[in-house]
Amino acid sequence: MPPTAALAVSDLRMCYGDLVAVDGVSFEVTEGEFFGILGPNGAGKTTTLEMAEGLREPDSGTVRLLGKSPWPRDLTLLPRIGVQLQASAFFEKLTAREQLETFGALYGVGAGRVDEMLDLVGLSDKAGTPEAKLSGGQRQRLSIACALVHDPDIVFLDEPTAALDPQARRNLWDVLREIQTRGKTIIYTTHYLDEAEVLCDRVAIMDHGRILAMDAPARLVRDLDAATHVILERGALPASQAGTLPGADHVTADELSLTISTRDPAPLLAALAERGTLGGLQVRTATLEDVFLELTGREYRA
Ligand SMILES: Nc1ncnc2c1ncn2[C@@H]1O[C@H](COP(=O)(O)OP(=O)(O)OP(=O)(O)O)[C@@H](O)[C@H]1O
Repeated sequence: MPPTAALAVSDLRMCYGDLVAVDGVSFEVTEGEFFGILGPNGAGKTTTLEMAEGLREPDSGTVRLLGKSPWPRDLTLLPRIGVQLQASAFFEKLTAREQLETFGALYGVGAGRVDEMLDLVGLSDKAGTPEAKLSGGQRQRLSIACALVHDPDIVFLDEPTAALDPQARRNLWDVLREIQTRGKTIIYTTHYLDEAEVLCDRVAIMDHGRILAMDAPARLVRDLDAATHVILERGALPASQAGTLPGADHVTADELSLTISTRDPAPLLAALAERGTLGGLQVRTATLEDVFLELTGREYRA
């Protein structure tokens, strides 16, 4: 049986006055998939997500969410979808537990579920802390717990890791992975390409309201067919010798390092190992940022 589409959007368009924010976007997300919508600020990610969730009516195009149209609002869909918005609206003065209990009560969810959610997002020890006293990362995790409290099938997260320090971002990655392990479909936006590369099954790269490429991150990078850079400490090998090694295409040097570009790293690395020059060696392969550069002709700036 073919996999079921949790979400299918077709030729979505949305303008704000003269500005075309979303310009003919189509994609499908399969049940259980972790799907990322990536792109720089203003690419149209949030607007796309809001139309997919049923929070915004498209100018044109269609959305099928769990087989139904989310606009006009379909009350039967609400228990099955969880939405975390960019700016979370919490109830003033309530503790983390009370926030969750309040959201849970809207869906008739019991206290046991609240404890489970606090545990899932690593906030059990902050249950009694007022929301105003949580750190940015903790607040983000609480808003994800609120989006999940009623056990939806699909979760929409709009830039859940924005404005977090690197450690808090990584903690949140573990939460997102755990959510996927529990069988949820995750559809999220981010402007961190490195993050999407490690988290997502598939990504859509957006720029100026359009999807430029869509696939598994590893496949997008592989199809780029870009050179691998092998970086050695300066002095490990004369540059003239490095250029004659098997697989070496091009050599550049600066004060600190010697970089050998190659499309065939295995023989190059074997030759370096034979010479005993592997100490301090780094290998840099292409990333989604290189894919973006190839697609747009400009460096990626979130
Ligand atoms: N309510 C609005 N009124 C007018 N213009 C808007 C509105 N919302 C978004 N825009 C514009 O539409 C374009 C797409 O915005 P959108 O928020 O969808 O992009 P984004 O990729 O999510 O960006 P970000 O990463 O900054 O959230 C931007 O140029 C933005 O300035």
